[in-house]
Amino acid sequence: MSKTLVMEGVSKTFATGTVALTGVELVVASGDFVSVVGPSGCGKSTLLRLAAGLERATDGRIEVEAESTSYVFQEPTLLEWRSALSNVELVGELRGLPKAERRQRAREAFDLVGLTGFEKQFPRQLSGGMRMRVSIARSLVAEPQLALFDEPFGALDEITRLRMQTELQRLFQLKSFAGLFITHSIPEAVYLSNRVLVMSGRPGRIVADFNVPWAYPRSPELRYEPEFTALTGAVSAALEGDHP
Ligand SMILES: Nc1ncnc2c1ncn2[C@@H]1O[C@H](COP(=O)(O)OP(=O)(O)OP(=O)(O)O)[C@@H](O)[C@H]1O
Repeated sequence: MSKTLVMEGVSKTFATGTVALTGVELVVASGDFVSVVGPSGCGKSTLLRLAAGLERATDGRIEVEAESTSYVFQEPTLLEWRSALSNVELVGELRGLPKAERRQRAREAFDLVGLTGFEKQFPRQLSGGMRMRVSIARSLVAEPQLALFDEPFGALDEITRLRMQTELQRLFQLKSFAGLFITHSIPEAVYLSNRVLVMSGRPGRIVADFNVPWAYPRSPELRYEPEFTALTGAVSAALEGDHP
């Protein structure tokens, strides 16, 4: 299977002297959906920003083999003065696609995330979950081979969050992008991913790598199965084991 992202011995020290990451080894293959969990401040966002090229590593090698990459932030980061559909269309606009083509692509992505009928609404008229759907639609328009997610569901209420998880793994299956997903929620990581990586406290490095065996699509009820709970327990123990 081809790789979309490789990190070898990656370290990051900020100008302030903060050592955020040290010796990070990571491979995301195509077909992988990899989640990263770790204590607050361990360097998860830094890891993602390095993968996106938004920061430079101090040491080590980062190879992005994916031809296209998308980034979903914790906040939906929508333009308030543009309608929901026109926010999604922005990507095509920036790439200089002809109007008809960018509108069609935006509409497809928009429909895919279940927003049909809300094209003309402005971001402030949408719920938190819907705003995040717009943000995800905007990332899918680029047809990414590698999709980076920085805790996109962290600010949502629990019910919306569970729904968005089910939606995202449906999209992952449908669009077959590789995913690197940061989260604080162990059940969310296990439910979405085929691999869950556990990071140590700062300076962050990867201390455990769990395979998640269930095929996609996964039913929401999977979360209540004893095998699921056993796996979330094992991830939790690895996380706590590193932080007595
Ligand atoms: N631009 C920066 N300059 C200096 N220090 C930074 C910078 N960005 C992050 N840091 C520091 O690096 C460490 C890792 O930050 P990062 O945001 O990657 O952690 P995180 O695991 O994503 O945290 P959280 O789970 O709380 O979101 C923190 O101590 C943070 O203060």
